[in-house]
Amino acid sequence: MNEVLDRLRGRLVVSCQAYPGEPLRDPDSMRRMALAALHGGAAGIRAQGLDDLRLIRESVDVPIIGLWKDGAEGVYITPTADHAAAVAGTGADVVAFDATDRPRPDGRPIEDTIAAIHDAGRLAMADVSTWDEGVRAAELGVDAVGTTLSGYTGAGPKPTGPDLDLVEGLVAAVSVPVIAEGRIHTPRQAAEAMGRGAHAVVVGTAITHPTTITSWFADAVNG
Ligand SMILES: CC(=O)N[C@H](C=O)[C@@H](O)[C@H](O)[C@H](O)COP(=O)(O)O
Repeated sequence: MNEVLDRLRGRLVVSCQAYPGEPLRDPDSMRRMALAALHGGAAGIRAQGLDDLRLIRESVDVPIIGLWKDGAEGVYITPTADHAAAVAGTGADVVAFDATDRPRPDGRPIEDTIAAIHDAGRLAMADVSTWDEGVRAAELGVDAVGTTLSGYTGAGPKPTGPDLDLVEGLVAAVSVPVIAEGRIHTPRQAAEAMGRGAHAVVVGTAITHPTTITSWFADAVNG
C-alpha cells in the first residue's frame, strides 16, 4: 500500500474547516486548529481551500487530505479536474473530490479528475454518497473511497448519525481503503466505524467547529 495511506491506517484524521463568514475562517486559524489536532493524536489533517492548504502544508509533516469547496450546492467539493490540479499544487498528499453521480459543473467525467490528481503525483480520494458511487470510483482507479457525502445528496433532512452501513458495505466491495467520514460525533461512533472495517476515520465538526458544538450544548441547556 502507498506510504501515505499506510500512515493513516487505523488512525484519526481531523478535518479543519470553517465556513464563509465565520470568525475562524482564515488560514492561520485553520493552521492552528490543525496543530492542536496533531497535539491530540490526529495522524492526518483534512482541509479545504488553497490558502489554508498551503499554510498547513508549511506547518505539518503528516498526510494532508486536501479539497477545494467551490459553492455550497450540488457538486462543490473539488468539483472539476482544474480544481483538483490546483489542490494537488498545494502539496496535499491526497486530493478529495466529489465522486457522486450528479452533473459536474464542467461537464467532464470523474475520470478526468482522477487523471489530473494522478498526473500530479497525488492520491485520489472519492467522496461518495452511495455504495454504487463508491464501487464505480474504485473501478475507475481512485486510491481511497470516503463516505463523506452520504446523506447530503438527496431530498429531505440530513440524517443525524454517520452512515456506518455504507462503510461496511464498501469495505466488503472494494479493495482500496474505505475512509469513514460524515457526522461522526462521538469517540464511540469513531470506534464503531473502525469495527466496521474503515481504514481511517475523519472527524470534523465534533472537533473543529465550535459554533456547532456550542449549539449542541446551548440547545440542551436552553431546553
Ligand atoms: C458534506 C460536506 O460538505 N462535507 C465536508 C467535506 O469536507 C465538510 O464540511 C465536513 O465537515 C467533513 O466531511 C467532516 O464531516 P463532519 O464535519 O460531519 O465530521
